[in-house]
Amino acid sequence: MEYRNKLVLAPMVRVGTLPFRLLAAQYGADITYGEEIIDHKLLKCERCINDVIGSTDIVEKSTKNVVFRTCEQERNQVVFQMGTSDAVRALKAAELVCKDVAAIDVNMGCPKAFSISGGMGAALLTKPDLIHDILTMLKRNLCIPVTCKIRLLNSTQDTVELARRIEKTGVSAVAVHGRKVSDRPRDPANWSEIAHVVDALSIPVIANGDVFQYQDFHNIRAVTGASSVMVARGALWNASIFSPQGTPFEEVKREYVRKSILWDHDIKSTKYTLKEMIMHYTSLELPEGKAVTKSETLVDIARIYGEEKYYESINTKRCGVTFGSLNSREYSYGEVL
Ligand SMILES: Cc1cc2nc3c(=O)[nH]c(=O)nc-3n(C[C@H](O)[C@H](O)[C@H](O)COP(=O)(O)O)c2cc1C
Repeated sequence: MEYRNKLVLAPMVRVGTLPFRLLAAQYGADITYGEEIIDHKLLKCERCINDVIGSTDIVEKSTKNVVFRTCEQERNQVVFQMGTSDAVRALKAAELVCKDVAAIDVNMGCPKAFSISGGMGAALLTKPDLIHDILTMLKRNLCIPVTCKIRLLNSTQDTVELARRIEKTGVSAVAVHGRKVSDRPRDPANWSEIAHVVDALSIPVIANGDVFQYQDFHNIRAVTGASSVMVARGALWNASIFSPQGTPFEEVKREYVRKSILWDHDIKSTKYTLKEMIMHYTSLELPEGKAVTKSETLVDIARIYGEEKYYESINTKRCGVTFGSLNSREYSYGEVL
């Protein structure tokens, strides 16, 4: 996979699932990261071909929950992001998905207590030897690109030194979120600090932080010198940020609903993503927000957005059942590979 001159959808927990990644790609994202999935979780999963939907699913054996869903259409642009704190475990987990994705990324930026206490995410930033072990293990044993996503350290020198060490492992690119671990999302991203990393490395650096409209792709490139740019919240609020002309938010939201129906997306994640979109533009206290909050199934979501006929047509084709009678959790999986 080529990492230069790319517009990149950032990894986002609960948001960066198949319908949202395809949505971003439709509007012009070149590379789409999945939400972070922890290696421990992957090790309890098996890979299944879902003939009903046409997807490849990574399914938790005990619960039958779909932990990661992908499809052929995104095969060359989807990046699987993993949370890990151990090289051997990371490799075992990556081996389960590497046939179905374009690259593997290791999350080294998550500041949440859950990640840090498990030695993952931003906890790795202070352990360069462990970073080296994890990345070289993945790099040597996988035949797809390996990357990582970091935050800024407390001094420019520390950030640059770490980035240089990461480059030596042979990774294909590094994404740099222009905030420190102690910064909050409302604190401004520091683009000029990212520029120091870009200057110090030969591999592509993907600049991340505070891209909220199409023009910002140009602005962040100009300040950082990075040719590739990653965007999280700007895409969550309107995934058409990747196209110069943009698309009205209402239309983007409807397209997301249709893709969620098409890919039989998990209702919890569908609701979460829709609520985040709605909250940014209006309020969850208005009728649409209240209806989404109350919804329990994709049928409810289809009704809110006037997509009953679409829902019916998709599911009639698949299962020969009529509107309202399909329980998506009753799908049985095809061949387990
Ligand atoms: C809802 C949400 C979920 C996120 N989940 C992840 C994640 O799974 N892995 C990760 O590395 N970063 C995650 N992040 C951080 C983003 O990838 C990104 O680095 C950060 O939001 C800064 O980019 P932005 O200013 O474009 O939002 C998440 C951010 C948001 C808003």
